[in-house]
Amino acid sequence: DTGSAAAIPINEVDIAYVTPVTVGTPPQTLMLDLDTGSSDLWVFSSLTPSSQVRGQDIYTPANSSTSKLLNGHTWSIRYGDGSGSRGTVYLDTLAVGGLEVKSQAVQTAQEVSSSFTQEQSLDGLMGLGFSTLNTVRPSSQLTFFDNARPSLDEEVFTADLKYHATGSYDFGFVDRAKYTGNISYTAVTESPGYWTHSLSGYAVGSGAFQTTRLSGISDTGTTLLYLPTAVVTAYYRQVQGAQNSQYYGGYVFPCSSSLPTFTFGIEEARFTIPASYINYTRISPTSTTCYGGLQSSSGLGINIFGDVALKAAFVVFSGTNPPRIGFAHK
Ligand SMILES: O=C(NC1CCCCC1)N[C@H]1[C@H](O)[C@@H](N2CCCCC2)[C@@H]2OC[C@H]1O2
Repeated sequence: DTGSAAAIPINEVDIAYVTPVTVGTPPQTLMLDLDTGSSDLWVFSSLTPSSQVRGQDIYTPANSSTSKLLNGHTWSIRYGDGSGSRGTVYLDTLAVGGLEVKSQAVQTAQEVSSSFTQEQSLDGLMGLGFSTLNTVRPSSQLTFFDNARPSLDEEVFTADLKYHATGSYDFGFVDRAKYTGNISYTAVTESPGYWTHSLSGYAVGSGAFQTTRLSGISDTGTTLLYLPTAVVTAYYRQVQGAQNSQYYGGYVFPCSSSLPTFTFGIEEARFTIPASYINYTRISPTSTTCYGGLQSSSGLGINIFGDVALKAAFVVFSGTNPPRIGFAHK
């Protein structure tokens, strides 16, 4: 079996992408952020206090003839940006792009942090990390991908995220029409539940490629690209007026500055991120100061290959044994 669904940017700077997901019987459609950096599937629900719901669609288990309370189970998650949510759990039928799982753990939010309340076009998250990261207790639950695995034609899902445009997520097959050339695969370690792999190096603009192993996680749920300070300072050295602002919490520069491209390596392959992806956003609607799509990972303890990098490629998340990740041009 296979599935294919849209990945729709939720605002004009691609802060996140949402995908239509149906839950329950009759189907209730929610727009979820498919997040390879976490492994909980949680939704705004009829159990979420109305003061914390602002325009989101909600899942109402009472209106689903196939919903079952997972008695005595709770969950609580905190993300790297400080946002979080917690609640209870139901099992229900869930489908993405025609691919159905009969008994998916759907984590119903009883509390969400303000950054979720403020994102009215995001109705929850579908974690696509390894199920070891799932926070449901006393027994942890499987991701949609892990539940769907037995019925998939191929044990893969792919991400084709796009700059200021709608892309797609496919499950169970690698669509030859979505990429050119060959897919460059590299090893993944499941530690501690992320899609962790290495880059083979990087280049700033037309500069020489620096061969150096950079370990990190490919995370569709993170907006920007976070790399070591040495790499990031080398990049912004090429940007007129760039500075690492304590006030804005990262590298900013005059919006009129011309930015170099950024190239990363996957084994022998090279992927170039256009300068436009790294000229991420104005720090406020009328400002002439812009915030960079490439930032330092020094405070994080891990490098994060977020959407700014992933949207420069067609990415294959392969759940084979051992797992691997593949990047292709598009
Ligand atoms: O916290 C991270 N990443 C960290 C960013 C800072 C550096 C460390 C990693 N990702 C989250 C993201 O921010 C959330 N957000 C919701 C509102 C729309 C934008 C997305 C969404 O919920 C969980 C996940 O996706």
